[in-house]
Amino acid sequence: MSTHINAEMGDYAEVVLMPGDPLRAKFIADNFLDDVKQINSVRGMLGFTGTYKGHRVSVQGSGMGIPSMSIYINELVQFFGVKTIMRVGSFGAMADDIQLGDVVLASGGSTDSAVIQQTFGSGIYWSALPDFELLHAAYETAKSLDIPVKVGNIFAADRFYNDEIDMKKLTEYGVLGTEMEVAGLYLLAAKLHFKALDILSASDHIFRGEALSAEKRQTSFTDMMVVALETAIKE
Ligand SMILES: O=P(O)(O)O[C@H]1O[C@H](CO)[C@@H](O)[C@H]1O
Ligand SMILES: O=c1cc[nH]c(=O)[nH]1
Repeated sequence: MSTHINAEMGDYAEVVLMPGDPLRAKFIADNFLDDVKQINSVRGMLGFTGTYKGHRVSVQGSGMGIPSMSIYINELVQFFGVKTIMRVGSFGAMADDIQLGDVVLASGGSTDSAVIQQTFGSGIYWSALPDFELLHAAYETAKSLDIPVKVGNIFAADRFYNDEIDMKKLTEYGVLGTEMEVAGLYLLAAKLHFKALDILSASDHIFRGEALSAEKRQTSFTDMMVVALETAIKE
């Protein structure tokens, strides 16, 4: 039991898939896991544990943005013994060659969030990176399943709605797209010593103005879910 999670030690598997949307967590549990138990409901931030192909796996919603996600990650790692977290999120594509639904593995996280400066002080531009073995395993897993993935830098924006950030320039510098958590996830992984990877599906294209519905964001990203689950059972 912790402030935001009403579970007991042992309720979570060592590997957790973490979507921002708690209803995406429910979708994964309902459609991919066997012997499912709901283990968190505080604030509607649903968490589940079940088995995938005989291996214990948990799914826990994080809410949106680094501040909300950080609460769940701190509690999962410090109070429930979680060792690996794979975020399974949506993102706004920026690169031209990304189509809606495409899967991306974030090999780096850029951000306008203050968390990096708050941690290291001004003048230090710490690089937010995933666990390499997890990234490699997810990449090889996707390849073996014939699921195309792109790998690259993702920008975690503190604000979903902003018109100050030069997204064109970030794209010119190789950033593939934007969401709201990746740099915080990798920072916490380094601080708390767990393995992390951000796996994403394109829910919209910010320059082409294309967008999926809220319902599709909960239920249509099955390629990403399969890559994460198949990677999870190799942990
Ligand atoms: O779909 P999720 O995983 O929530 O991820 C993206 O969607 C939310 C914004 O709509 C932010 O959390 C962003 O990172
Ligand atoms: O954070 C997000 C998620 C999807 N699309 C965006 O533009 N931003």
